[in-house]
Amino acid sequence: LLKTCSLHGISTFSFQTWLSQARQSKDYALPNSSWSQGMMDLYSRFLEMCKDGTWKRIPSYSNSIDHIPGKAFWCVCKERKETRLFPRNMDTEGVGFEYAMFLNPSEKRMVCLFQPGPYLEGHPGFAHGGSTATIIDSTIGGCAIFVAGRVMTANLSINYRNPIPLGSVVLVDSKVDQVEGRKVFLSCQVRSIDGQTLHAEATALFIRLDSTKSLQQQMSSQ
Ligand SMILES: CCCCCCCC/C=C\CCCCCCCC(=O)SCCNC(=O)CCNC(=O)[C@H](O)C(C)(C)COP(=O)(O)OP(=O)(O)OC[C@H]1O[C@@H](n2cnc3c(N)ncnc32)[C@H](O)[C@@H]1OP(=O)(O)O
Repeated sequence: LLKTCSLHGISTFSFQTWLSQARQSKDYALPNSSWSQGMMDLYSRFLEMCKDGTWKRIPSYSNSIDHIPGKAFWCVCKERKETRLFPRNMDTEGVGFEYAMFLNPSEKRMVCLFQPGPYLEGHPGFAHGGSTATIIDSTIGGCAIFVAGRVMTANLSINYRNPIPLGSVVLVDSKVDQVEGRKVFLSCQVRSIDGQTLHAEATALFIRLDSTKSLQQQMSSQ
């Protein structure tokens, strides 16, 4: 199982190895009792589409390091710190960000099923725009990481079209539009489950930080 390769002096693990390592941490992208019927139905729909390999469910951990393949080699700090990935910062289920991501590698597309909880309030009854930006950045970021490896957000531009009611379920749908050298251009739409309401749309530029292999390259070399 442990298949390593060396690229530019940096060891990277295979996708399978990363998955098995990551399995040791709690996966938050699994259904819990706070998920509404709408969230459960959408989750089941995507899980079904995972069966033929078109889509892949992306596990989610409270520590960002756990998302990185070969984390022991990538981590600049030797000790594991008591930090949390921002959207996984609350202990109580359902009050903050409830979400699950699915990746379509061939379409370079990442979708996120998002149910904003009551502690994400902005205007009464609606999700704060910053929480919408966070889930967009995380979804687009996950997509960019898959395609390009280590990246950082350089630009994120969001048009808010319709407020998102707290407790509702929306689909955050992102894709890579173009890669030019270190620059990864992506776009994203946030829609209601029935697709009728466009809540937000965004474009983003991510910059690749180094030349290590992307997860997509690792998966295709299996
Ligand atoms: C199957 C598995 C899938 C895996 C999925 C994993 C699980 C997914 C789950 C969960 C994922 C969670 C994901 C979280 C994501 C969160 C991301 C964030 O929030 S990041 C924090 C906010 N961002 C910052 O703090 C950056 C601050 N800025 C910087 O550090 C630098 O500016 C940086 C690195 C972005 C670029 O700096 P330089 O020095 O490396 O590069 P220079 O030379 O400045 O730029 C390179 C090129 O890009 C252009 N550029 C840079 N910034 C630009 C900008 N804002 N607009 C336009 N162009 C820009 C430049 O003009 C240059 O272009 P020319 O090569 O000359 O053509």
